[in-house]
Formats: sequence, C-alpha cells, structure tokens
Amino acid sequence: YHMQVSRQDVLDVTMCPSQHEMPHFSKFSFTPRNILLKESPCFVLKMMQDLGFIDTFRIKQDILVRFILYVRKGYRDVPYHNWSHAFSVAHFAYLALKNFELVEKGYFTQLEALAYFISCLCHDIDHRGTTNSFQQQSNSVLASLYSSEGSVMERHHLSQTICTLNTEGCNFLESLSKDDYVKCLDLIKDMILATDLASHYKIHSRQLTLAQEGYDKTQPEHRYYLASLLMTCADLSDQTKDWAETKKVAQLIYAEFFAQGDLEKKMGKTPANMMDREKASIPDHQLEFLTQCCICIFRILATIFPHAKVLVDAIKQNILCWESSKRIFEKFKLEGKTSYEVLVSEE
Ligand SMILES: Cc1nc2ccc(C(=O)NCC(C)C)cc2n2c(-c3cc(OC(C)(C)C)ccc3Cl)nnc12
Ligand SMILES: [Mg+2]
Ligand SMILES: [Zn+2]
Repeated sequence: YHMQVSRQDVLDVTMCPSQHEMPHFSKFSFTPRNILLKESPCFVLKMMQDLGFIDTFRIKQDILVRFILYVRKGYRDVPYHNWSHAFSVAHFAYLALKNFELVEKGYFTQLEALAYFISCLCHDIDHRGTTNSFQQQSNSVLASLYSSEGSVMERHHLSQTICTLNTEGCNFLESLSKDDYVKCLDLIKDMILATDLASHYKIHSRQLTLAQEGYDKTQPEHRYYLASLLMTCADLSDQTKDWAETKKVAQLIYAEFFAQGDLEKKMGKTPANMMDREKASIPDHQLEFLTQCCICIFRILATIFPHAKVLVDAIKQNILCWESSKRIFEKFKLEGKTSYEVLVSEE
C-alpha cells in the first residue's frame, strides 16, 4: 500500500549536513547506521550527486527524490531487513565506487556504477523478515509466484523495484537513452538476484579462480562475477565495521531469525537451531558464518582490490571478539540464560 509522498516530503529532502562536515563519510570505517533516519534520503541524494550520476544521466532531482522516498516506504518495519539495512548497503556501494575507483579504473562503466548503487538501495524492498525456505514452507503468495525459478524473495525485491520505477513521477531513469535504460534494468536484475545466498554459493568457486587467475575487465563473465561479488560484499558490509556495530547488527538479525522460529513453532514446524531462541548458540553460529562465508568473500575482493585488506582485517577483529565473548555466553548459559538474552544484555 503506497501512501502518497507529499510535495513537502520532496522539498524536505534537501536538508542534511554536507559531507564536508563529515570528513570520514567516505572512509570504510564510517558506520552509516548512525546517520539519522530522517536525513538518510538526503544522504542518498548527496552520494548520487558526489558519484556524478545526476550530471552524467541528467537526472531530474524532484523525480529522484520521490523515487528514494517511495523506496524507503517500500521497506517494512522488521528488525534487520529494513530501510536502514538498505541505506547502509547503498553506502558501502558508494565507498567501493570511491575507494576502489571502480569507474576511473574501468572496472565499471558509469551505467554499471548507477545500476550497482540503485540495486543496493532496492535489493531487499518489501522483505518480510523471513527466509526463502520459509516462503516455501508456509506456501506464501511469493512462493507460488516465484518458487519455480528459485530466489523467491530476490525476485520479489526486483519486481518491487520495477514497480516503484513505474510509479507516477518516480522514474528518474527516463532521462536515459533507450539502450541505457534497457541495459540498466538488465544490470539491476542480475545484481539484485546475486544477493540470494544460494546463488552466491553456486558462483563462489568461480569467483575465487578468476580472482586468482587475474581479473580481466574485458571479459563479460568476469564483469558479471565482479558485480555479484560487490553486491554480496555490500550486503555483508555491517561485518566490516567495529565490534560495537557488529554486536548491534547481530541483535537485529537474531531478532528477525527468532521471530521466524517462533512463527514456525506456531505452525507446528521445527525451526532450524539458528532460528530457535532456545537452542541457538549465537557466537558459534556467527563464527561459522564469518569464517565460512563472510571472510572468504572479502578475501576474494582483496585479491582484486588491495585496499579491501582493511575490510578483511576488520572481519578478523570481529572473529576474535566473538571468540572471546564465547566464554561470557558459556558462563551465563550455565545460569540458564539463552544466548540472545546475553547478546542484548552484554554491554
Ligand atoms: C551477520 C549475519 N549472519 C548470518 C547468519 C546466517 C545467515 C543465513 O542466511 N544462513 C542461511 C540460512 C538462513 C538458510 C545470514 C547471515 N547474515 C546475512 C545475510 C546474508 C545473505 O546473503 C548473502 C549476502 C548473499 C550472504 C542473505 C541473508 C542474510 Cl540475513 N547478513 N549478515 C548476516
Ligand atoms: Mg536479500
Ligand atoms: Zn540485504
């Protein structure tokens, strides 16, 4: 359901601190989740201006602002997969474009850069806080729509993105040439579908070999895998920030996972351990996720972009913090506390 975005809403978006007052805004250590939510649409606009998209594609500001506000409205109030996740993922895209000089060095064309930034902003639109497998289990409407092709949620996020573009007064891409418009939507499709965990595992080994063989910008296959890798890195970028941030994000993720587990119990189903607030061991599960999934992805990124080494180091630091916090979790477990209670109480 789309409440109208008022003219005043569109005008309000032009007020937020300039980046000059926030010198570390374009550093990897910056934590976008600390930006005031009411100022976030304005920061999206500023990032797009700074990346040169407005000038290169002659984007009309009021149409772009309306699009951003509708995208924000398209996100639900769930613990993790909400607008602040979308904003932080888009901020990482901004950091990658600037710090790796993706366009300047020919890894991305300006159009691919625009598609990357917009895909990050829109990649989880209308997420319900439940996983793809939950869609199948619960025979949700989305499963009936998309389960034959897989990536159920991601296909829905893509469809919501297109619908938002087609909403009256929101299609800021209309100023693109016909070819660029078609190409941009094609890129957005590939990029949003790349954020499905399942499809990530399918292409992970291929990404590893091509990074080791030497990334070749002239090969379309290489460009596709780099775009997928950059989407996954952006989606996981919370894990490259400091420990305080990582702990806060874990609380949000498990609030969402356990809410799904509670729902599955009500449906008479047995949730996976990591979805069960009584059984989950958060430090162990996070260590597994960081060491088996997260750090591997950022290591591939660092083979292509040496600057990304700081991101791998940040994840290593968080792994150490989860290791040392394990003892605290074990101690409280003996006193009958669940690991979620420890996570949210631990200061
Ligand atoms: C801190 C952190 N822990 C996680 C622990 C487990 C899982 C998980 O999905 N386990 C599989 C089960 C559910 C079938 C994901 C986690 N996770 C993600 C994440 C990444 C995603 O997809 C990409 C980006 C492609 C990996 C998609 C969705 C999510 Cl929530 N983001 N942060 C996290
Ligand atoms: Mg997603
Ligand atoms: Zn996401």
